Amino acid sequence: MSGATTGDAVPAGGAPAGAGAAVNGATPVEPLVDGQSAALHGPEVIPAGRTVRVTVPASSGNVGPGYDCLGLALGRYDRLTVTRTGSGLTFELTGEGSDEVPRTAEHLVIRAMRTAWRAAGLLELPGLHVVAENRIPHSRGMGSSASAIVAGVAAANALLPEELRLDANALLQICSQMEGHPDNVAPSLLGGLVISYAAEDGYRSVPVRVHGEIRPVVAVPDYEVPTRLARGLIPEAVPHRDAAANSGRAALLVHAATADPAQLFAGTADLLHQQYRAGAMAPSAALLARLRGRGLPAIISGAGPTVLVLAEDAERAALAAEEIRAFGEDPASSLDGRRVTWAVEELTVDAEGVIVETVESGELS
Ligand SMILES: Nc1ncnc2c1ncn2[C@@H]1O[C@H](COP(=O)(O)OP(=O)(O)OP(=O)(O)O)[C@@H](O)[C@H]1O
Ligand SMILES: N[C@@H](CCO)C(=O)O
Repeated sequence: MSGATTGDAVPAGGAPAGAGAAVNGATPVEPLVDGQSAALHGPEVIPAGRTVRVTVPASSGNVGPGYDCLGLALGRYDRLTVTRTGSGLTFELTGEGSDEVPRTAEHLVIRAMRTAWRAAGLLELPGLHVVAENRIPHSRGMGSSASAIVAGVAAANALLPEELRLDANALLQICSQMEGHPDNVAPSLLGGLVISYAAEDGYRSVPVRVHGEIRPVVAVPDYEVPTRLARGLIPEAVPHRDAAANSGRAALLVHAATADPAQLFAGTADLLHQQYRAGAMAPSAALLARLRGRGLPAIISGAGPTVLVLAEDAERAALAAEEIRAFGEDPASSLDGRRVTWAVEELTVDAEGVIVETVESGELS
């Protein structure tokens, strides 16, 4: 992550950031800085031909008991290359979701770029050519929207002249407000396992180092659950005893993930979200129950429906993959009368977060 001066956050569409402004129906905390502080600039501050490339990791929000506050960066990446052109918006989109997303200023990456530029005082969108190579599946619980927001905000910032760039804290606030919660954007920005919380004046995120033996295994089903829908299933209030028990598990999880993987099974138990969303992702809930029944530290990744096993080591990762493949043959692996298939993959934990490079002309490939 790079940056210099602080700016303010304004969401896509131009309204002040705040309650209800997030992409997936979440209610973000109020903006960190007011909307009047940045001096205004024209699009000419970004020279035509300037190109930046951004590589951004996927993320798993919640990580079990850390609803809206814990997130893990995963070694699967979207790559975005943006060139400032004379005028207009052009797109070359490949990979996940490329046929479904709009090729207009409504594209989430452009909305994120616009939001960052507004915060830096640049109100008019310059001409842009956008090349997006997407490997993070959409609406599966692997943080695709957060990665798109981080990619757009990071690209926009890197295109700015150095003296106008936003600092790391401003980037975190803008991305969290757009997404509505910080648990996905923070690991995509910072890498690793990230603990986030809402302070009175904005979000704070603290990355911690994940134990080297831990092997994340994802089971990505061939059906989607939009995060907005899944968030609508969370009750306004939960029993105090559930909140207390969940606090213990969340605290244990941080210890387990950083120092003592043997505690991962106990540390990944959740009482705040998975049970309420199970009806919207029955095959994933059944797989989760099967894996946990075998003593494997399985969770619903983000808002689902991907299932993630935080395997304690390589041997347990192989066992998890075997169990997931076997479940694919089980009658419980079905939805609306059809068999659900699962893409099983062992991933690394990404430790870097978003990487931004300036591309010299002639280097474009
Ligand atoms: N790379 C991208 N480019 C453009 N739009 C994207 C991109 N990635 C995601 N989106 C938008 O975000 C939507 C998916 O967001 P959603 O919050 O439902 O799921 P998710 O972020 O994949 O999962 P989760 O939040 O549970 O981890 C897509 O339908 C699309 O509109
Ligand atoms: N904390 C988020 C993660 C998915 O965006 C949720 O569970 O809704």
